[in-house]
Parts: sequence; structure tokens; C-alpha cells
Amino acid sequence: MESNAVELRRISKSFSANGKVEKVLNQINGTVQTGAILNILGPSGSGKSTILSMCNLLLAPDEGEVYIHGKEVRKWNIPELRQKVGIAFQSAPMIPGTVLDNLMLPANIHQMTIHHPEQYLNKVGLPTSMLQKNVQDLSGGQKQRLALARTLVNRPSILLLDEITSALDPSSVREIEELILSIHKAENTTILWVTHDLEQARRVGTECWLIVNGELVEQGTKDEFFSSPKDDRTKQFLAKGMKALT
Ligand SMILES: Nc1ncnc2c1ncn2[C@@H]1O[C@H](COP(=O)(O)OP(=O)(O)OP(=O)(O)O)[C@@H](O)[C@H]1O
Repeated sequence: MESNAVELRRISKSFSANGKVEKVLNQINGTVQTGAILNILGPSGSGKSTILSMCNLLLAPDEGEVYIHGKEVRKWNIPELRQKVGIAFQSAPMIPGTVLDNLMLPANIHQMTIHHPEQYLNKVGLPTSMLQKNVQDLSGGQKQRLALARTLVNRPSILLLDEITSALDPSSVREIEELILSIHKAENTTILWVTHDLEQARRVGTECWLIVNGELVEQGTKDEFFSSPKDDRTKQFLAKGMKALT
């Protein structure tokens, strides 16, 4: 397999709101090697989620190109792209119904047959007995596990995680981190993980990016990022936290 799972080349993106045009991403260049766990850090509104949305074509860039496994994102067949590139959000959105209904959702969309859906619950540490449970009755951590299980049904080679632990208590945060690390280890999944939590990046990442005002100001291995940052904004961020950048 090629060594870059994701490559962003001179990506720019603007949004218009209330008659104003806001440039949200400005000429982002970055690569994510296959098997990396990249943490994308940065202040609120800096463009982190927009970057993730470009990787499975929820949004298209205005300028530049995104390559997924070496192929420009707009050249992919969309269902195939969305199978390869899974996404999970903080809110873990669910359809009304049972755990099984939710687990089967991607298979139904892609007209796949899933044998033994309970195996996906096992992968995320949920008991098989939960299949018929109403999703309304799950805890936040259980919902997040189910959202991950649902994404894993497609056997994605790239996982996009958008602040998936922000709403969880500290012990659930650690459990989800362990779960992601075990999925990564078992499948060599490439992970792009947006987080506000610097300590989480220290615990889980192999690479880090810092996005400030739509610019990628620092990218490097975790050690480079934390031990020898080059950009002044990264140095301030590491010394004083996110408030230094807002
Ligand atoms: N669909 C959209 N239409 C208009 N503006 C948008 C849209 N999506 C995002 N934006 C704007 O783009 C900017 C970047 O948003 P984005 O969600 O990428 O930031 P973020 O770094 O992920 O923020 P947070 O950490 O708060 O989730 C914000 O100002 C946001 O309001």
C-alpha cells in the first residue's frame, strides 16, 4: 500500500454567512502516513472539522486537492470513499430504534449483508445482550462505542474522529482512547483525531498538527511537536494552553 493515506495540497475553503465571506482554510499542505494517529489541535473555529469533512467529501475544497490513498477525493465513487473513510462525531448521532437498527445502518445504506452483527459490539466492548436495547437507554460512553462499532462495520482504512470524547467523563475518555488504540493496532487504521485536549494528544497520537485561523502552523511527530516546536504560536500554546491562541 502507498505510504500516504491522506494528502492535502494547497487546500483553501471559504464560507459565506450573513453576506460576509470567511476564509476558513488557507493553503493547507499536509500528509498523513498510513498507520499514523494524527491529532489535529487548534482553537475553536480554526478549521479542524472542515479539514476532516474534506477527507470524505462532506465538503469539497474551493482550491487545492485532497488525496485519499493516492487518489483525488473527487475521483472516488462516493459510497466507496465513505466505506474507506469512516467518521465519528462528538454527538454520536443515532436513528431512533435499537442498537441493532443502528449497527445495521451502514450495511443497509450500502446494501451489504452483515453476518453476526454482535461481533462488532464485541470489538468495542459492548455486550451482545445489548443488541435489542433502545439506543435512548445507552449512556454517553456506550453511544460513542456504538457509533464506533457502526463505523467499523465498513472496515474503514481511515477513521476521522471529531472530538469524540469531549462529552464523556474521564474514565470513559480513557476507555474510548484504549479502544481506538486497540482498533489501530489490530487493523493499522490511519486515524485523524480532532481534539481540544493536549493531554489526549500526548497519550494517543503519533503525529500532531496545530491549526490556527485556517493555517497549519506546525506539523510533526508527537515528539517534535511537544519537544521542539518551531512556530511561536505552538510554543505559546504548549506553555499557556489554547487561551494563548484565542
Ligand atoms: N457549513 C458552514 N457554513 C458556514 N460556515 C461554516 C460552515 N462550517 C463551518 N463554518 C465556519 O468555519 C469556521 C471553522 O469551523 P470548523 O468547524 O472547521 O472549526 P473547528 O476548528 O472544528 O472548531 P471547533 O473546535 O469549535 O469544533 C467557523 O467559523 C465556522 O463557523
